[in-house]
Amino acid sequence: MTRWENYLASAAKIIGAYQGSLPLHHFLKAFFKEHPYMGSRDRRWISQLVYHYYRLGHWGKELPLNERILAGTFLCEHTSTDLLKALQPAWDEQIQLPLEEKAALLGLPVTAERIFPLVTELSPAVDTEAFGLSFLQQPRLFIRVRNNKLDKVLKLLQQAAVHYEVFENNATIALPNGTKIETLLPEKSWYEVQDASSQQTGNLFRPGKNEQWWDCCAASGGKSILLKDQQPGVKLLVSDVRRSILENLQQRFAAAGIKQYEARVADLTADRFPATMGQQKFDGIILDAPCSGSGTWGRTPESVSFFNQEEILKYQQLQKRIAYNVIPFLKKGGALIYITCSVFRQENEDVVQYIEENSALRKQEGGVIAGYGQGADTMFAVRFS
Ligand SMILES: C[S@@+](CC[C@H](N)C(=O)[O-])C[C@H]1O[C@@H](n2cnc3c(N)ncnc32)[C@H](O)[C@@H]1O
Repeated sequence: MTRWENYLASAAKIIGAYQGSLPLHHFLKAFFKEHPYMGSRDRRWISQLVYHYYRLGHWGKELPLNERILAGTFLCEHTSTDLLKALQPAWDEQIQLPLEEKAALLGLPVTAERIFPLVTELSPAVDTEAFGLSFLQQPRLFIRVRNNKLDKVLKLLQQAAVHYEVFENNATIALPNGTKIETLLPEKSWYEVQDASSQQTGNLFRPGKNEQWWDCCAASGGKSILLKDQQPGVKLLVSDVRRSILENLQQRFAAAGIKQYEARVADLTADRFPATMGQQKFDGIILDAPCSGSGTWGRTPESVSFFNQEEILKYQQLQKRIAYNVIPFLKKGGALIYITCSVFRQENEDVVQYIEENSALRKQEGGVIAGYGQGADTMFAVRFS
């Protein structure tokens, strides 16, 4: 067997064994640990083959596995690769063709629906075709520059000859995926790693000085840091059902130089939860809800193959329950920011409708934040008052 045939065989073995129960990158790590003779170059080629395969979603299920794996590389790559040159030279010669012509060569149309069959579940504002086809491209890495350190950050990126794009807001920077950002930018307080669409949700926060805010599903605090950067004087309560993630938050806050806040473990669906809150009321509540994460699947493309559609409704029920339980803690005239990283209508517009039907809150602004055009996640964020 040639080196390239070995790579293809290893990719096929991984795909055959992977059942989706843990993230693909963990599975690959474990696989390579069991095969220590594979060097870093081998690991890179094999991982790339596997990822390209999962980027196809449900496309090409009728093809033999090896052909589908190679088709993944053909459709996702735009410049010649040594592997394709060795195993499918006719395709490699056509690697720069537009997608429709590549599809014609493969004899199978490449459409959003073939990649992502759940198109009928999408929020109406999501451009089905653009979203579905975006899976063929690896998303970019984004950072948010803090503390007016843009010049310093750009200088270091230029020194390292990293290709970057600065967005109009002079805070969001797009970088190639895989950029070793922690090594390039050793001063942690200068930036946060945060997807461009996630950064954009902050446009809805607009906290007033000394207001009381609650980030009720805070996880490791991405939205909270965004909020504090807008208004350092905000009195902040962060909570999450997972104690371990709040420990991460505490470390992240310390690195970001944020000291003034209160952290609490809270299950917002528990019957006893309201009593634990006492008389507290907030000017703003950020509800960044647990969700399918479907707007981020470009980063975990294996999810398209393994997601069970019935999960959408389960997430919706959880989102409704959490919203119902936290809304009473909003002051009159306060703002509720409902956020998901989902593209599904049931988790987005349907929950907005539920909130309006079950409270005095009304949607003021917001909706889908489409990231697929710029190599970012797609999110949904609405401000209610
Ligand atoms: C989408 S994540 C939040 C991301 C975070 N806001 C950020 O910007 O990094 C949703 C969070 O909701 C939490 N969660 C899930 N069920 C919950 C519940 N019943 N009560 C409280 N938090 C819950 C999860 O642990 C998870 O950390």
